Amino acid sequence: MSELDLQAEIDHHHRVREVMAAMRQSTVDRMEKFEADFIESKRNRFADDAGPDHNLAQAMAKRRDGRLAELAERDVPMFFGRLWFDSGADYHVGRLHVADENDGSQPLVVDWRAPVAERFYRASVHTPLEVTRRRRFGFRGSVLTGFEDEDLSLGHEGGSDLLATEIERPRTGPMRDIVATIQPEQDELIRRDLDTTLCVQGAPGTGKTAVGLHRAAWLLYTYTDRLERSGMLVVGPNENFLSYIAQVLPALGERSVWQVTVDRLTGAADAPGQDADDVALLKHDARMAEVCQRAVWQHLGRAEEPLVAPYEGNRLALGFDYLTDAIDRARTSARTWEAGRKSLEQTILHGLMSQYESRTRRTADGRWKAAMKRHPNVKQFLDTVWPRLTAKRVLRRLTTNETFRSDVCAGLLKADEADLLHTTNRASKPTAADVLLLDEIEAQLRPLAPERTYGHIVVDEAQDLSPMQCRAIARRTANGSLTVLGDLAQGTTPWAAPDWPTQMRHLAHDDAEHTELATGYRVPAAIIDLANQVLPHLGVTVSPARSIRSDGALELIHAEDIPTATADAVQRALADEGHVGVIATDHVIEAVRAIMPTSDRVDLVPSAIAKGLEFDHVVLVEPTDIAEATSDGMERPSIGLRHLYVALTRAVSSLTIVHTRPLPPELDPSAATTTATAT
Ligand SMILES: Nc1ncnc2c1ncn2[C@@H]1O[C@H](COP(=O)(O)OP(=O)(O)OP(=O)(O)O)[C@@H](O)[C@H]1O
Repeated sequence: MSELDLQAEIDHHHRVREVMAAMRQSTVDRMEKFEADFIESKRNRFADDAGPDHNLAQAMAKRRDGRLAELAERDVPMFFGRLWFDSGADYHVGRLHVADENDGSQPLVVDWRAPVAERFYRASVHTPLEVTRRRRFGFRGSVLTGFEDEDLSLGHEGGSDLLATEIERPRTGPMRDIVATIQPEQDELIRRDLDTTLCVQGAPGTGKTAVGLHRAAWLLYTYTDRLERSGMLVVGPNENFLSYIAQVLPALGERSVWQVTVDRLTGAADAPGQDADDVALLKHDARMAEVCQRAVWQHLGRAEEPLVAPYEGNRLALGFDYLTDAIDRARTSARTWEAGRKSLEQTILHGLMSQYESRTRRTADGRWKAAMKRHPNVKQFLDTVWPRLTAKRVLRRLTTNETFRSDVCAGLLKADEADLLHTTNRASKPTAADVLLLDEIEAQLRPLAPERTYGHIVVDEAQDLSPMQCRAIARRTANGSLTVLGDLAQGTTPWAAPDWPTQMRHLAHDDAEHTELATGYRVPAAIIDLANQVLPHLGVTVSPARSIRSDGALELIHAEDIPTATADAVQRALADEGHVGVIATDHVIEAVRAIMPTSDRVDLVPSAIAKGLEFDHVVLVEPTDIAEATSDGMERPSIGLRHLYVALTRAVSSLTIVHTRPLPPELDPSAATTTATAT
């Protein structure tokens, strides 16, 4: 790296900053001009002028605001890489496209999502993709301090120190983007086209969440028109996790994505009622989809007698066979209950109209049709055979009417299972699982409104979704695609997925491309080796993580006094940089809370919600309690062990295990191939 080259890059960075400032100013100018025009246009408008102006104004204002905010936050490096091609062309690659409006020759920086930037991530000595040289920049804050080059044409591909630095940097806050260091296997997933549904199994720390979020950003850039209309959604496991990842997409310039838990998406988060464990388990079961379907269609009646509709002195009548056939045809062709009713109504009106026209030699016009629709006999027939339904009414009947329930559940649920659905109190409050059942029933009744569906949904920690939750998400994709990310070994709900093909079937995308990530970027080898011992006991077949990190420390402390030993371990960890996560059962967390060192670098995290998070230093307290805590007799004794596996895989630098009880037998530190210190 010559001084001259470095200075040239520093100068380029300054120039980019100046151009960015000019872009910001011109955006402000445009905004002011636009606002003035808008106020003027409102002043000149007649009261009954149509509204689109206003909508357009709002949309433009929103876009512009987003853009401004985006620019305002760019006090970060303007680019992170540079590529030279065989052709002689070269490009700087950064988070945002930057071009000098007065010099149209070449952009100063290309967006990392632009097609040309793909080669920054993919080119190698073996497949140089016409790239002769790749440069990666190092920054301190937003000051360019150096770069490293790989001369691909000379067969020189260096392991990147900058990548190692990025991966090993202390974690001091929420999750950050990885645009500068996306790896080839990750990039291939990020840039799959919009119509591809991906299902990514990956061991802890292999970058699944990072891949999902960068894929969302790439899709929004590449398919702007389609996705602006249809929308993009990210579904995560809990609010804690969502606030941890919340800043990644905005930092990539994408503010329009709704990031939400499945419970908030469906409305289950606000359900006031509470189910017993076995009831909830049943209500989340895949068979409930058919129960809900039957519960709706069980309301279908039969024609008992001809339909007679006197009208203006004419006796219009449809016979039993005609009606029976009309009902059958509406039933087989309709996708929803309401569509079926509409189709039956049409057939009836059509039959009555033919009679009317042939008898009177008059044409049945719109007024005639409207009158017939309101005809009491027609209405009564429809309301008897195909009544109007609400989801609430259907669910109430299912839970309170024993005869109806046993008809609906016959051959699907055992009698004692069906009994679990029984509610004695008609006014009992809906539970989270009831809200899912209502969602399922609603979908049988009528199609979801388009504004409630999305062109693409990224689903993280998808192994934890129940079949009924999967179906609720699937409905919201309409004809869109999914990116499904997860780790079967980290499945901790009572309904966690047994395998991915089954889960993808519930998500209505068994055409998904399945792939597995195994290179771990978070957890050092010493720690992942220990966690991997638990893996064979988790009842799933997945590949263990291979850490690319050889650093890291593992310490075991056998102590009599858990709170004191924990506080000491935290105190020692605080001597280093970064955040400390104390992971334990709720009970233990409460026991240690009072004597924890006060620092905003310490988080107390119940093991049940540690999923997806990471800390520089993890102090894991009483692992046997975690392993036992959720073995709740729900025929999945491995759930507690899975919580333990999750807890063991949160550390970026060091893991300290504090225990007084013997360690779980599945965790044998002496067998771990560690460079760790065990005390
Ligand atoms: N290419 C990369 N460059 C730098 N850091 C990376 C890269 N890929 C992943 N990481 C980092 O590794 C850590 C783990 O990534 P992430 O949380 O996406 O993994 P995960 O597979 O979702 O893990 P888990 O299953 O435990 O939730 C994060 O800090 C992430 O930023």
